[in-house]
Amino acid sequence: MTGKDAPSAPEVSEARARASGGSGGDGGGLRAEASRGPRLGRRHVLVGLAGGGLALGCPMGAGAAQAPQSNPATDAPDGTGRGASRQPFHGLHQSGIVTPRPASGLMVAFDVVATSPADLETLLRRLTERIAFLTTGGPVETRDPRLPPVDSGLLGPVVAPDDLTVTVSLGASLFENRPWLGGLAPRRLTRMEAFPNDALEAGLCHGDLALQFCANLQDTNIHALRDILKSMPEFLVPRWMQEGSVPVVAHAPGAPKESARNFLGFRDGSANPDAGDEALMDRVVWVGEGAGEPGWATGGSYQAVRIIRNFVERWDRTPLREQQRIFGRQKDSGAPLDGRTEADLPDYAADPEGAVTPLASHIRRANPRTAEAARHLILRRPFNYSNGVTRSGQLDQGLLFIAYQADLEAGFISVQRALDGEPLEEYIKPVGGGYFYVLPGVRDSGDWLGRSLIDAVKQSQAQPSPTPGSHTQEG
Ligand SMILES: C=CC1=C(C)c2cc3[nH]c(cc4nc(cc5[nH]c(cc1n2)c(C)c5CCC(=O)O)C(CCC(=O)O)=C4C)c(C)c3C=C
Ligand SMILES: [Fe+2]
Repeated sequence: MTGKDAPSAPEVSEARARASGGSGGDGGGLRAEASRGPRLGRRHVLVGLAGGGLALGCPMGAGAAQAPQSNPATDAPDGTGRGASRQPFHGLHQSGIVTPRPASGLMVAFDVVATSPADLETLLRRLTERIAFLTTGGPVETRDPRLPPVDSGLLGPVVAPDDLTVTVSLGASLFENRPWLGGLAPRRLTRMEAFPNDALEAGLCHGDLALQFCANLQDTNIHALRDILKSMPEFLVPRWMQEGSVPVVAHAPGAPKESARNFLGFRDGSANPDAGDEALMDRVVWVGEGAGEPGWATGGSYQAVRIIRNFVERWDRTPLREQQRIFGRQKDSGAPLDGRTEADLPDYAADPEGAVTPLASHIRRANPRTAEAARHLILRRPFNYSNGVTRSGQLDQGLLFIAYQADLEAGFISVQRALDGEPLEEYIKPVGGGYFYVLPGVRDSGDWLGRSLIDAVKQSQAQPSPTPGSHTQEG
């Protein structure tokens, strides 16, 4: 992982200077290319939205209950994604959340240099253009070799979409430091506070804006990041980033899909709510009208990001029985301790004292499967990371944990509180991350990311200024 402290004033002005036409800066050719762009067809490759539609988190019945056989958000990628396959860019919601999770992930948080609504609008419109092009693909413009090339060239002369998604979200600090955005912040968006087991590093936390890149190949994500940075250096200063990956697992036809393994060797994602179940996602993930949020935020989602280091050397010396009791699942199959297959649901009602599945196990604390627990469901979309070696000679590996929910407090924050003090803490250390609000989707080619927010800013500026103490909450 890489990060740094918040930008100093000279850094920010350097970012501005880069903007005003420094040698590498332009990207204008690429932007023009995107709008007139030779586009591949709008065929959208959507895989595996099958699923049992079983509501998770409800009180458990008798033993034979099963989770859905397939879950796009957490099934292991099967490696069939090709460079030419793409994910849709337009829709009510942004891609990259219920989208099938590909093998490579990259989370980058930025400080935003935007001092006026017009700056923010320009940034968001440019982001929209670039993401629309990058997720669609096409040839890059060539130009006079005395000039820097339009594109970094990492993907060659034709940019392949490679299932790329770029998901844009905003942090609380963006709203706090700009009076013209005051009153428009999503109601539950806060700065991430440390939990008891955390050892947060300042340079790996928070941010005004975050981008989650997902693609089949790592290079596709890096290419997209470099394109975006080159296209708007005056607005975006990277603050921290973390890459991650998911192991590709060949999928046998007809067999249930398997969840990918994390770096502790356990299948991760088995009990995730089914991302292919739209009604469930509307309840668990997406902010709907009437949720008490500003109107502009409808169609968005809260994103909780955590960089969680795993003490893998210690874990590898821990007996298998202990590992399984810590998670509450079997290591080989991913089945619950009272089950046979990964899709089986644990029957806690039949095990009130935790004789089979310890009450303190990770899965039982995270979701005790009571009626109340159904309120706290979250959609997890994690990636494994490996950052080399620490200064003290240990492997720096862990989980880039990313979760989506319609209500941050009822979702991630409540679940994390329930996990505080769990036995797994002996083996993990959260070191970074942040809370962000995912913007609503871009509906069509006339729309752009954050349009509803900027419209709300314009409306609030058109109103007579509020009397001291009063406070606008619309958007
Ligand atoms: C606050 C939310 C969670 C954090 C942080 C978290 C960290 C974390 N998890 C694993 C590994 C596994 N987690 C599993 C299940 C699971 N985890 C959470 C939440 C957080 N995990 C939930 C809600 C659940 C589902 C519980 C259920 O409904 O039964 C599992 C089991 C398989 C699965 O369902 O995914 C594993 C394994 C690690 C390694 C980790 C931090 C490093
Ligand atoms: Fe977990």
